[in-house]
Amino acid sequence: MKIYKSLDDFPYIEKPVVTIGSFDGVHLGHQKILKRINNIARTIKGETVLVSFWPHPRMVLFPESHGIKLLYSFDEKAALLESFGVDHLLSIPFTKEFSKMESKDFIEEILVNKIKTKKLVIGYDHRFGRGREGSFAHLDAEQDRYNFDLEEIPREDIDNIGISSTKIRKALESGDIVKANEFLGRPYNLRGNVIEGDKIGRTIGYPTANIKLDEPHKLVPIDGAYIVRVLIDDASYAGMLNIGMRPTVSGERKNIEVNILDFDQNIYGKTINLQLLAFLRPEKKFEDLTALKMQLSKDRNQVVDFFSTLNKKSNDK
Ligand SMILES: Cc1cc2nc3c(=O)[nH]c(=O)nc-3n(C[C@H](O)[C@H](O)[C@H](O)COP(=O)(O)O)c2cc1C
Ligand SMILES: Nc1ncnc2c1ncn2[C@@H]1O[C@H](COP(=O)(O)OP(=O)(O)O)[C@@H](O)[C@H]1O
Repeated sequence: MKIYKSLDDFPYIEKPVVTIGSFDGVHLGHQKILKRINNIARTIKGETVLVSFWPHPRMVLFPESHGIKLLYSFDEKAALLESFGVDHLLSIPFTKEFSKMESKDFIEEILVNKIKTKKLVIGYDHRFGRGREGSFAHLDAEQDRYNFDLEEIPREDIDNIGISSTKIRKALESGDIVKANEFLGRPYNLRGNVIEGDKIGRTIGYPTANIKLDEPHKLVPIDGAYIVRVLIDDASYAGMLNIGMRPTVSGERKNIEVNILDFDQNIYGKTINLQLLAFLRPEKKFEDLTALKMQLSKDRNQVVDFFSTLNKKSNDK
């Protein structure tokens, strides 16, 4: 997949099959659209183009509301889009100025003159241009003038599967990891660098790698303990993650930390990826470190049980 971070860089493509949108999540609903553009491109021997915006429009338009929480960083999203067959990702720098562009100018200047769109596929509810004024109806009306084919993904196709990035965000914010993962079609993940913490973990037999997230706007799920798969370089481990204020030991700032099972290496400075698989329990304040340690041993047993069931299931297949 080729990535263009400016309109000027976008090359001439003979038969561009285009869709537009933020695609944060690259969830099962998005995947339907991506499959459709892939099919069309295969049929007409064209190439798929996704027109997207960065930063996320809501981050630029409503910065005072602390912006939006993203499901994926730009790089994560790009990697996912590539895996779903997008050939060209045009990521238009989204500014306040750009947001004022009228929808007819967007169609004419970008879709028609710049990209030379042959086929455009969009969801029935997609909106674009100043104040979200542009819609399928606008595009439909312009179709003859500009000579591109338009295809709408109908309401039923989108509503029936009942998936949206907003629903995924809400599921994560309420600890419903299973539902979020089902909608995404893969486990939700947190990626970042291992930084130094307070070095208490190792004194109670549970060292925890503290993570600084790659994407500062990343949505962090509700506080609590989680079962995770930890990916370090090319290896994968079982782990237990804690998100929260650690009321037992300090309680000053939110931490993301993971104890990796059957692991004993120094990984400070490494980038690691955590795939969230299940919610274990809410965070609690314990009497003392001994009580916390007892709870961690119970949590660990649950992680072990979870992975042995998972392995059994995959062996039975
Ligand atoms: C799976 C897991 C669950 C945790 N749950 C809690 C909790 O409920 N309450 C709490 O105060 N701390 C909890 N902790 C964090 C510990 O309080 C402690 O901060 C940590 O293990 C050591 O931090 P350090 O890396 O800064 O040394 C948990 C840690 C892990 C790995
Ligand atoms: N099983 C393990 N799980 C997590 N980190 C481990 C493990 N074994 C060794 N480590 C290393 O120990 C560090 C965590 O130890 P800890 O005492 O909690 O210190 P800190 O407070 O700096 O995170 C990790 O960053 C990692 O480099």
